[in-house]
Amino acid sequence: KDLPPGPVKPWRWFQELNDQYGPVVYLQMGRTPTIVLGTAQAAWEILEKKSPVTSSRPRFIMGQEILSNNLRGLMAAHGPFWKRWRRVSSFMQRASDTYKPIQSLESKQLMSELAKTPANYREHLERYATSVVVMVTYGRRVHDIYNDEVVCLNRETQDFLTSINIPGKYLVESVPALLYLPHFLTPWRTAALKQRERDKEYLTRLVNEVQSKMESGRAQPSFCRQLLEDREKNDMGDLEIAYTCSTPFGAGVETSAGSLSSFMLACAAFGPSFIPQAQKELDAVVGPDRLPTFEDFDDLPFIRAIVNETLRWRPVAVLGGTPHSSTEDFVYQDMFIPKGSTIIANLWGIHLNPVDFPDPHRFDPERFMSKRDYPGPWQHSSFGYGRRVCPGQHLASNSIYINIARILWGFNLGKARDENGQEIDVDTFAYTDGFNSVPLPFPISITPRSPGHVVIIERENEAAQEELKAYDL
Ligand code: HEM
Repeated sequence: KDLPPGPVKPWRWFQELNDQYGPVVYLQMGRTPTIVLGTAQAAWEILEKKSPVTSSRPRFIMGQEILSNNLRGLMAAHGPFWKRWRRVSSFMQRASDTYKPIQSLESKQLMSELAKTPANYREHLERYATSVVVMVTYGRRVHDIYNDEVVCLNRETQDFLTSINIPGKYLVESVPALLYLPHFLTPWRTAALKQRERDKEYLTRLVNEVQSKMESGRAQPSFCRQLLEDREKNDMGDLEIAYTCSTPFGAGVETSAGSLSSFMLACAAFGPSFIPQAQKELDAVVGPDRLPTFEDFDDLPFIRAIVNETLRWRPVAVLGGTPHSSTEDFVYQDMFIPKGSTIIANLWGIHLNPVDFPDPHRFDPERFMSKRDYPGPWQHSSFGYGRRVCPGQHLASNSIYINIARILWGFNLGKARDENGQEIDVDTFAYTDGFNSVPLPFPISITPRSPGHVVIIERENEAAQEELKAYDL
C-alpha cells in the first residue's frame, strides 16, 4: 500500500519555510526537533564552525541498525566507529590525484560511446561513474551497468535502503521500544534482515575476490586492497571492511552521474549562452589535435566555472546529503538549538537563494568567474560541511571537470528536434523525488563538432582500451 500524499519534493517546502521564517527554521518531526537551514551563511556557521557538536547523525533504526548491523559509516553517529571509518575513507580524499589516470581512461571510452550512440547518453554517463567507483574500490572495471553482478547487487541494496529511509514510514523510528517486540509481530524487520543477509554475502565475496587476486599478484591498487593490507594496523574485522567498501558505490555513483546529467540538461536549455565561449577557450588552450587533460585545468577558467555552476544549479544531494544531528545544546544568534536536533542544510534553498545567486534558475557560469563573498572553499555548498564533508569531493569534481571539458571540446550540444524539425523544449525542473535528485530523461542533440574531432576521440579511446585491459585480469 502507498503512503498518503505529502510534499514529494520536501526541499521546495523547506525553501518556502525559510522564505517565510528566516534562514534557521524549527520543526517538530515526531519527537525529534528538526532544524532546517536555508542560507549558505547559516549552514556554514552551524555545520562548519560548530562542527564539533553538529557532526553526528540521527538514529536510523531501519537503515542502519536493522539493515546494516550498524556497519555503514555514512549513517553512523559521531563516535569511535565513525572516526575509524572516516579516517580510512579519507584515503579517497588524500589519494584523489592517483585516480586521475583511471578517470581519464574511462572518460575516453565515454567520449567514444557518445560519438557512436548519443541517444543513450544517460547510460554512458552511468557506466562511466560506476566503472570509476568500482575501479577505485575493487580495482576492476564495469562494462555493462545492466548485467554486471556487482552493479546489480549494489543497486538492489541502494533501492532497498532508499525505500526504507523515508521519514515517517516506520513507527519504530519514533517508537524504538517496538524493537523489543518478538520477530513474528514485526514483519518490517524480517524484510530488512533478509536484505542484510544478501548484503553480507556479496559484500564479503567481493572482498574475497580482491584477497585472492592479491595472493596471485593480480590485484590493482584499490581502496579494498588498501584496507586488506592495513587490516591489522586499522584493527578492522572482515565484515567492517566489506561494508566500508560498499560506501563509495552508495555515495559516489548516482551523485556523479546525476551531476553530469544536469550539465547535459543545462546544455539543452541554455547552451547558446555559454557553449560558444567554452569552445573558444578549449580551442585556444587545447587545440584540435588532442583531448583536454587534467594538466589543462589551470588554463581553463571558464570550464572550471561551468563545473561549479553545474554543482550549484541543480545540487544532486538536494537536502545536503544525510542529515546531521547535534550532540550538545547550543545557541545560534539568540536561538536555542537543543541537543539531539536533526539538522538539514537544504541545498536547494541555499543554492537557489537569489541574494547569493541572482536569477538563480539561470545556468550562468559567469557567476564563478570572479571570487565572491561566499563561505567555504568551493564557492558553492554541494559537498556539505564540517567533519562530515564529502570525502569524495575531489574525486567527484575531477570526474565532472574532465568530462565537461572533453564533451564540450568534442561535441555540439543543444535542443533535440522533432520530426518536423522543431526544437523540443526541456523542463529544467523535471527531477526525481528520491534522496538524490537527478534529471528525469530528456531529449538532447549531441553531434561531433567535426569529423576530425571524431578521429581524435576514436584514436585516444583505442589507446585507452589497451591500458584498461590490466583491470580486466
Ligand atoms: C557530484 C558528486 C558528489 C556530491 C555532490 C556529493 C555530496 C555529498 C554531500 C552533500 C555529503 C553530505 C555531507 C554532510 O553530511 O554535510 C556527502 C557525503 C559523503 N560522500 Fe559525497 N558527493 C559526491 C560524490 C561522492 C563520491 C564520488 C564519493 C566516494 C567515492 C563520495 C563519498 C561520500 C561519503 C563517504 C560521504 C559520507 C561522509 C560522512 O558521513 O562522514 N561522495 N557527499
